[in-house]
Amino acid sequence: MSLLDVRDLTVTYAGGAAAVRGVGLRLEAGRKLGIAGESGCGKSTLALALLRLLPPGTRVTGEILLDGEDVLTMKWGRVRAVRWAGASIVFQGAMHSLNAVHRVGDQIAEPILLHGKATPAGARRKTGELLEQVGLPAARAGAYPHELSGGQRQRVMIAMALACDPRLIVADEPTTALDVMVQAQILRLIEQLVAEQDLGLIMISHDLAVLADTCDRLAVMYAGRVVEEGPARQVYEDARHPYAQALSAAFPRIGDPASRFAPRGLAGDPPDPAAVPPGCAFHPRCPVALESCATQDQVLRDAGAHRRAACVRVAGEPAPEPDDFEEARRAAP
Ligand SMILES: Nc1ncnc2c1ncn2[C@@H]1O[C@H](COP(=O)(O)OP(=O)(O)OP(=O)(O)O)[C@@H](O)[C@H]1O
Repeated sequence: MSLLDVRDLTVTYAGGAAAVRGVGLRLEAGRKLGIAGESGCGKSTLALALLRLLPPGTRVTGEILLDGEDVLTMKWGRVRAVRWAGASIVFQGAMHSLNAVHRVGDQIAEPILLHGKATPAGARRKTGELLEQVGLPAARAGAYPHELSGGQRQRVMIAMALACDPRLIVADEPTTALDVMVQAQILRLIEQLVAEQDLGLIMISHDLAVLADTCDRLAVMYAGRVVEEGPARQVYEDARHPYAQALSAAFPRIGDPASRFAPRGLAGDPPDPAAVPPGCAFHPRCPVALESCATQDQVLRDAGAHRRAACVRVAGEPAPEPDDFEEARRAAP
């Protein structure tokens, strides 16, 4: 059984159109899945749906199986128990996520106490341990958010996410607001914690290069759908879907200094969920679209080598579910 198994997930905001449309994803413990796409493609909506954090009135259909239990059909009491202890989320911009008037130690201890995981003295001890685990002195528990640097605040957010020993961490643009050096430190910290604690990680970013460097697998979203999914490095270096190719070309290649000077952008913007073009949603921006792309919707197809892509140029069989890449990996001699 997978740690996380998302099936045919569709999210429609109240009075709006579907921001996530029929997404299927799978994640095993100890593995890292990156979700990429331009602004507005539905990445954050997907992340919020995983923890039932969407605003009231939002319609969500499909299944989100966390350790086999469907988050979407849980009673609220169970949802509250699962948040922090089953899965927790790290948002971008820690300054806005932390409460400015409370010491960071108290904020880390709060979910521990709320979940009855320790006595106040035990929670204080655990808070110190968590701070040290994320590379901060335990004494920083007494600091207020404004007394910490951006990188230190993001470390506090990670400590908070780990407070109740979750099995899954969802990190939504965890390093976007940080400078490059601090970003690299935070990414290495996340990688180290995932490996040490056998966590599952979903990392969301518009930056394909960062995800390719950090994650095992990569899903590229466009207009609320996954348009390509597969082993991270292969998707980044040799994408099959024209959108994933364009997104990848927009970032400098790791280890290829020449590409730093020739990143290629993608003209236009992703569609508003209320005005998704018919056929393949990407066709108006696609440099290799065929006439049929304007009318024929594309489903994810098996693109070989444990990859799926939703493009008319990919000839494989329809593959709505991610393939058992992990099983294949485990079975390999
Ligand atoms: N609370 C909301 N009510 C209505 N529409 C929303 C709401 N939140 C997001 N949307 C819409 O849903 C779509 C997907 O937004 P979402 O934030 O999930 O995308 P994203 O890929 O995470 O973008 P970003 O990187 O900018 O956060 C957008 O068109 C957005 O305007």
